[in-house]
Amino acid sequence: MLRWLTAGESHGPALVAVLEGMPAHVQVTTDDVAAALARRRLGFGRGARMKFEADAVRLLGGVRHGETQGGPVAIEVGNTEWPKWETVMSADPVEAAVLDAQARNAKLTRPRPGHADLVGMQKYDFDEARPVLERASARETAARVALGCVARRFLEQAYGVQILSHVVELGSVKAPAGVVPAPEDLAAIDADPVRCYDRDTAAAMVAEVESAQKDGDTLGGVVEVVVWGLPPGLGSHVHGDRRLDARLAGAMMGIQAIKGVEIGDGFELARTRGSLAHDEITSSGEGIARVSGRSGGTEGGMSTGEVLRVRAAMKPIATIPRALRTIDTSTGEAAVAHHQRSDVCAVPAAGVVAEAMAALVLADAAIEKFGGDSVAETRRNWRSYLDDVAARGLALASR
Ligand SMILES: Cc1cc2nc3c(=O)[nH]c(=O)nc-3n(C[C@H](O)[C@H](O)[C@H](O)COP(=O)(O)O)c2cc1C
Ligand SMILES: C=C(O[C@@H]1CC(C(=O)O)=C[C@@H](OP(=O)(O)O)[C@H]1O)C(=O)O
Repeated sequence: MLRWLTAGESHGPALVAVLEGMPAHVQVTTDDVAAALARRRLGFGRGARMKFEADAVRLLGGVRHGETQGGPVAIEVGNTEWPKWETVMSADPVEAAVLDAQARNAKLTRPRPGHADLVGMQKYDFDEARPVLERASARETAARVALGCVARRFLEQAYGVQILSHVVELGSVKAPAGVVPAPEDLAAIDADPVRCYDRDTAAAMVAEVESAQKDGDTLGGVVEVVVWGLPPGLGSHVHGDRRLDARLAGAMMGIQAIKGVEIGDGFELARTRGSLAHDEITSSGEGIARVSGRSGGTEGGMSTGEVLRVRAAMKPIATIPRALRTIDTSTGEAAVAHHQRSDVCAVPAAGVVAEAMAALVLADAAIEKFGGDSVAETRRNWRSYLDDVAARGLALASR
């Protein structure tokens, strides 16, 4: 079983992440994690903070000489913004006079519609939104991407599984349907300002972001995670909470601002007759194959061994320059929501976060099925399972 946890505030000294259950001998370095975090910072439409803040990575535990040791992996991602926030975010009590001058005056009492501000104040007994937004902020996704990097390295090295994501919708602009990028396309996708695979659509998406920015507005969109090289049989049909599709959906919905998840052609299938909705099965000398990929690589809550596709819909950023109506909770009077700076659009970054969450869920499901305390042991178990499936005449042509 793989377990993970993150801690830390958006403007605190650092985020900390722990991953427990990773087999020994996964090759991973500080540079690998830093490179994964750099991908999350990409994307046209992100705000000022992305330009001046760097992610300061330290592997604090579980990795020695570039390899996991089998124990919990602990990663620190330092917030280089911290010096500016030392008083406001101090863990220790701060003298009232200092606070008066610096923080009390800046109480956030005009909660933003669409952010966690108001409900968090109600639930956690705060009279302002600062303590709520600090943890609701998607700064936390840096910690998840750091952990996802380890999970991804494990999937690659143990089983040759490869993961990518691309932006398929941004605001009202949609990429052509049915185009599924291959692993070797990832570099080109990362090089694109909106991480869209289709060149013409990408240009329209950039224009959409520029137009929203000009209007003092924000945008959401849809990302698709694509996974190559999975075996049939991760997850299970026997109980709802063991279903791979349910676990992937939960992980995607756990990302800030994600409001919808689709596996394969999900919602479109609901509008299609059964005779056209499913992936017919054929057999040749090479093995078994499905003639289409509408299911998105799961049937009965298990991976089919075909390409896995998961889509996540992100709502528009809630901190809007042309701020929405709210109330001032200190007076009860009508007001406009607070706004200092924010992303116009973070959909490309959400794709990188979605990859990380998919990597964690898939690594967990693979370790559950194949076990093994080292990369070599889990790989042997994977191969012997696939050999057995083949011996029973049920091998996929693609393996
Ligand atoms: C990568 C990423 C960046 C984000 N950047 C911002 C931002 O700059 N401003 C903002 O208001 N919300 C931003 N969000 C969304 C908020 O974190 C999110 O809307 C908030 O936590 C409320 O939670 P909910 O949307 O799940 O209801 C971002 C989300 C992600 C995934
Ligand atoms: C810092 C990151 O994202 C932040 C997520 C976020 C939010 O409300 O979710 C709000 C912004 O932070 P601030 O309010 O300090 O400008 C983003 O910059 C990051 O992704 O590293």
